[in-house]
Amino acid sequence: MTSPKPAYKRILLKLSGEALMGDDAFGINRATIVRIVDEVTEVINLGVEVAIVIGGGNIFRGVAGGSVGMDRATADYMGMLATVMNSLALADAMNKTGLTARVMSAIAIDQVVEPYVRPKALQYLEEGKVVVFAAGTGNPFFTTDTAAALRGAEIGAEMVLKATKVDGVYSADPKKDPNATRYTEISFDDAIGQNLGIMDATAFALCRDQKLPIKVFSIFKNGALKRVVMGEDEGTLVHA
Ligand SMILES: Nc1ncnc2c1ncn2[C@@H]1O[C@H](COP(=O)(O)OP(=O)(O)OP(=O)(O)O)[C@@H](O)[C@H]1O
Ligand SMILES: O=c1ccn([C@@H]2O[C@H](COP(=O)(O)O)[C@@H](O)[C@H]2O)c(=O)[nH]1
Repeated sequence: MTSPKPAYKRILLKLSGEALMGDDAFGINRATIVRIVDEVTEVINLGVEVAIVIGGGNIFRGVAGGSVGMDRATADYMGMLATVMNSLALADAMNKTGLTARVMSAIAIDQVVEPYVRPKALQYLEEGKVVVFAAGTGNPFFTTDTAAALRGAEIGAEMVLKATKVDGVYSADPKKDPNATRYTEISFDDAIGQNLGIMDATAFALCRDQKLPIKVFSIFKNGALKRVVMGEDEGTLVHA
């Protein structure tokens, strides 16, 4: 009997920066990052090519800096640098478990990480390496969700997998509204029209225009990443 095959050959995994905190108040929780790496290893072992964008909310968020009087663009560059730190930590944890990970930055910091060069990223993926895209889009006023949509489209990923703190897209923020109900699927237009805060509208619009579906699921649920990759019922599908 042949074993079931993954539903996707190449994915873009967006990891919530805040989820990296685990139960800590900020920063990177070691046990959490090790668990995430184990889950990624499972799907790599299925032959899936994995690129990752990681957020920076556990370290710095530009809007927060802007709201306390910092110049917004400067605060956003700090946020992008926070994602570089998370990317380095993630790649380090991956390399320690036997995976080969490469970090590529949208902002030039050549002594620290190599710059993002699309053909090189494609080459790494074809070689079975995990590519971690750091520094978001490289531009202020954007988010790492938009970076995930952008890089996902650029590398020809078949789906953006948003691994976050909630188990899908709800009718309202489930952390604020106990009556919010979860969708099993929703169209990009409805998600944008209802102003659902799970992702920003720029990310939704880019994925819609590029016909790149998104799956939103919980990073805290054991085995959820593999179930999504196997095409099983998990989280919420956002589609055209
Ligand atoms: N309609 C909604 N459905 C589900 N979650 C929602 C909704 N509206 C707001 N949220 C909130 O969106 C949050 C998304 O969290 P997530 O940490 O992935 O965001 P992020 O800004 O991409 O994170 P980070 O900056 O840490 O990477 C959830 O924690 C959830 O509480
Ligand atoms: O393309 C981008 C990506 C991110 N930023 C800034 O970084 C922080 C952290 O990213 P999250 O997506 O919120 O995790 C974000 O708040 C922005 O300040 C950016 O400017 N451009």
